[in-house]
Amino acid sequence: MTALDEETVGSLVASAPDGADLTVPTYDRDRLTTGIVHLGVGGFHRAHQAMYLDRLMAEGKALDWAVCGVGVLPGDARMRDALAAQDGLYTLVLKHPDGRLEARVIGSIKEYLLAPDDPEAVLEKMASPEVRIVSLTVTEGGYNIHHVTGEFDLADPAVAADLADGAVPATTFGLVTEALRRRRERGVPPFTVMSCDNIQGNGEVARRAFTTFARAKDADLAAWIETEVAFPSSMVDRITPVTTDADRALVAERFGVDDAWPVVAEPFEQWALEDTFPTGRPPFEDAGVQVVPDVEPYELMKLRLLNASHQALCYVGYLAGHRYAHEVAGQDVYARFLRGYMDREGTPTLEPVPGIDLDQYKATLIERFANPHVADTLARLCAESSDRIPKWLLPVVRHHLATGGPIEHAALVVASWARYDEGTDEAGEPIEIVDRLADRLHRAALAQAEDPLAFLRDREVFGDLVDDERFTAAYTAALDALHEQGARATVEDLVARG
Ligand SMILES: NC(=O)c1ccc[n+]([C@@H]2O[C@H](COP(=O)([O-])OP(=O)(O)OC[C@H]3O[C@@H](n4cnc5c(N)ncnc54)[C@H](O)[C@@H]3O)[C@@H](O)[C@H]2O)c1
Ligand SMILES: O=P(O)(O)OC[C@@H](O)[C@@H](O)[C@H](O)[C@H](O)CO
Repeated sequence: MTALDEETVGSLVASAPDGADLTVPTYDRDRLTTGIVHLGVGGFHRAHQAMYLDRLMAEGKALDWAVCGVGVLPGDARMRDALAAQDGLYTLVLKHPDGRLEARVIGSIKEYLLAPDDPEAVLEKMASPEVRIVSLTVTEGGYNIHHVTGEFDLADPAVAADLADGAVPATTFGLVTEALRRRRERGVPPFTVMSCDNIQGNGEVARRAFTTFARAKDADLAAWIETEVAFPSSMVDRITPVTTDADRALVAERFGVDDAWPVVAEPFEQWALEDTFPTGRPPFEDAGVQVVPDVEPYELMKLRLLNASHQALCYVGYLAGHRYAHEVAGQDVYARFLRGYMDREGTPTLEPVPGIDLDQYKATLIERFANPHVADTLARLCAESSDRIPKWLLPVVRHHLATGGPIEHAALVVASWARYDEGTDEAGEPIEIVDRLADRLHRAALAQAEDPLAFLRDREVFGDLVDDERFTAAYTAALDALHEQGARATVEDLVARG
């Protein structure tokens, strides 16, 4: 087994076990210059954007668009250490449905900085003229948008600390805004802010977040950001589970690479990107990115079909004793439930999506979820639900409540979340609720023994949904059924009703 770094990478293919499908960067990484600062280098960025850049670099393109990764949170020290020891290199392993493994060492991340270690270094990197894009995968919650008001939450303690006079920036907003201030002061054109998070209108959401923060800090600067900074929207897609020790062992055994933090993903990839980059961008279209004038139809399709379906399968599956997405999606009854949600409730809220056959897209989704080798955990899909359900599923519900359309599948999804947050599965096993609102959601879920609508009464999460009698009737019926007969039978009944 060979350690992974700049010295060894050239010899990895020769020393890999026979038959290993492994490729490594053959471009000269010393020639790369940093053009992108990426905040939130986790699994997804490394399986997606960094992979597209690596693909371009392998063709001799985008050599001035290498990535400087930035960790904003102290917990990113693990990524700092893993990447530092490997000169930014890591292995991306694609797991095909037939069990085939395809590995590529990715070389596009040239540098990594941890903001809590050295905020000044991060600010100067973002302020440097060679950087023309600051991209983000900081999760849905990372934009600090209040669920109900839809406004940037200036009262958030970390944000309030960054707004104080003389504060050393610590949040995404403080760092990006201060870097933009320095560029403006130095006469350097601003970078483009490219959100790659699963949020509808992610460019607009980012614009709102950064300009609201800037307005509270410095009104002139905010006006400059509003007119000068571009915030393209994007739809990004590749199921990327959390890396496990088994994945590390697999990379060692099957490819002979000792990688501290490889990333595994499904083979499917998609990226639709709005073409608004006043200070330039890599030729992403040459790597298979759909560079389009309007991303919204693609975003809605993905969030309301793929991501909302993830929520549709994760709670019922977990309650029924499953722990992986494929165990659920691979069963006919759950696959029919997902397809029922997609066909009756998700799809009617969508506009036509250029170049996409939705029937084919939905069939492919079920196949992707059912890929057993990807081993995506239900725990990953159940996490931070209070950031996901309101953004992905509730817009579908509200559409149908306003137009008299069907809501039964979505009501069952919300009820299954409420049942999940009671904190035990149907076999009595404890559930660890991972959510920034975990305590309050758990308390509300327990209170539904006396008040079936207790969970839905949280207006910060659900807005006025609790006031809609059609929704509450479907929701309480689903919740009763989940309590009385369990998740699988409840899903079976809904599927049987057609
Ligand atoms: N994993 C996937 O399948 C997938 C697919 C498409 C899109 N995405 C998008 O990428 C995001 C990240 O997914 P991932 O799989 O890389 O997760 P991850 O947990 O591997 O990485 C998340 C990164 O975001 C950072 N982060 C979290 N909250 C933050 C905050 N408040 N401020 C600054 N940084 C913060 C973390 O420190 C970490 O670096 C998702 O939330 C989603 O929007 C993920
Ligand atoms: O990562 P999140 O929080 O946006 O959502 C969980 C999953 O639905 C998501 O990661 C999907 O796997 C992904 O969006 C597929 O492209």
